Amino acid sequence: MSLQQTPTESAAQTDSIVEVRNLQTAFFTEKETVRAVDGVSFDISPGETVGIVGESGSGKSVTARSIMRLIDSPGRILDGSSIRFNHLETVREYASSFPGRTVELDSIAAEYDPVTLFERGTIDATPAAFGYDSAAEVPLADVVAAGYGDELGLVDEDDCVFVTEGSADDPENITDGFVEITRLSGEPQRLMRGGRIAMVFQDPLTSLNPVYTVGNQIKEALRLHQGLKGEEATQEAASLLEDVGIPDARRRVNEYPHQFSGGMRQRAVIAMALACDPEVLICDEPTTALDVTIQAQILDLLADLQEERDLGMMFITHDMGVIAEIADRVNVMYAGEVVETADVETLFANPAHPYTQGLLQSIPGRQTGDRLQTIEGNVPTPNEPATYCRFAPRCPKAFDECEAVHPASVPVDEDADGHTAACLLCPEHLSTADAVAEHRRRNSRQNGGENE
Ligand SMILES: Nc1ncnc2c1ncn2[C@@H]1O[C@H](COP(=O)(O)OP(=O)(O)OP(=O)(O)O)[C@@H](O)[C@H]1O
Ligand code: NI
Repeated sequence: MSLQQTPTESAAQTDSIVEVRNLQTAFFTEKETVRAVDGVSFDISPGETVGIVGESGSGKSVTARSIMRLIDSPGRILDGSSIRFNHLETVREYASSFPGRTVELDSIAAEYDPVTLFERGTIDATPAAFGYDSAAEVPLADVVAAGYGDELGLVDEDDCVFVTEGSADDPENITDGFVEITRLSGEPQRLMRGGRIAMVFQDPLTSLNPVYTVGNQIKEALRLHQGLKGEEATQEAASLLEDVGIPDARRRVNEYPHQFSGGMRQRAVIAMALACDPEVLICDEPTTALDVTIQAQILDLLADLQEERDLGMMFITHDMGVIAEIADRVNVMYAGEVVETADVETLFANPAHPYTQGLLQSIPGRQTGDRLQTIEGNVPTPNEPATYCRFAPRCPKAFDECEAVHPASVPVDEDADGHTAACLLCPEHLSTADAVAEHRRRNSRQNGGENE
């Protein structure tokens, strides 16, 4: 059996609402190319908090901004990347509002012959980049989602709604499909950002306009995304401020952002995000600027709101203590890559990647002695596709091959359930030599080697 992960069998078999696959976001500056996010894959499910943790510069915010489509020139999401919004209600609504941008995959399936396309190099990626062992296994949905359907003439550039079960002509009765976020533009994009996926930033002032009252800003969001106006919107704005724990909400709705404390401002921003009634909430270090007591209150608030609304949440932080408190699953990022993923208990009890081990040792109170350990050195800026382990120069466990072989994400041991690490020391049940051989085998396929 191969150790290859197969992340997407088919959208129908998962209950995740967001599926990030092989996301690559690069900035093409005059000086250099920064591969800020370099082949990242993970899922977010409703009611689940996915933590993203890593030191400064590891690519956490760029991952979030890619999902929100907030990457501007000179940055770009590269071909081969896919971010699926796998939410049936949205697919039905989009198929009915944007029939011209909706594709029924069955109707083009006859023209799709993956083996030939991969063999001819028409698709300039390997089956491994899609998470499959052989070309024949790669589904049409994955190929069009990742942007290869355009050159093949299978879909148009602005097609972004893909129906996998049911008829695009009968949106009410669609039973499966997805909206491909990397292909969105115009109105469908506007409805997605803010409407279906909302984001809370570190500094609440980036989201609040100083010249309007807090209430008016929430009402504007309500008008845009829920069509509420007048007295109804005023009532709803006050009730949202109450929901996020702002005392005396009915009076404070008429105040300006500068009349709010830092913690209250962040609560107001969360209320604004909720005004759009999103399915997914992305939080990028929402509590970093706040003092510890307020931070704990905001984390509690987010946890409560998530449960009430069954939100899928992605939570970015560089603080392992915050991760322990809020996350269900954790992705550890380093230099643009996810180097380890596991549920939160497993990650803390049994971290496999030396980088994760280092991050855990730098939590105050977790190590013996009173000197806080930190990992020496800084995160490198990834300029080239990785051909070695980007953590090796700082890794206490590095050996010769770490400088020569790029570690693939593999299960940490034989019966690891959803626990993977990108480290040549894994899978742990293999000898180091066998583990290295497995990583090499995967890389040769990734580089267009054998297709098996
Ligand atoms: N607009 C840009 N132009 C060029 N490089 C950029 C741009 N935005 C981000 N980067 C680079 O992308 C990399 C990842 O940045 P990112 O902001 O995602 O890090 P982060 O993990 O969120 O760090 P922090 O904890 O400091 O917020 C960094 O090397 C950064 O310099
Ligand atoms: Ni950041």
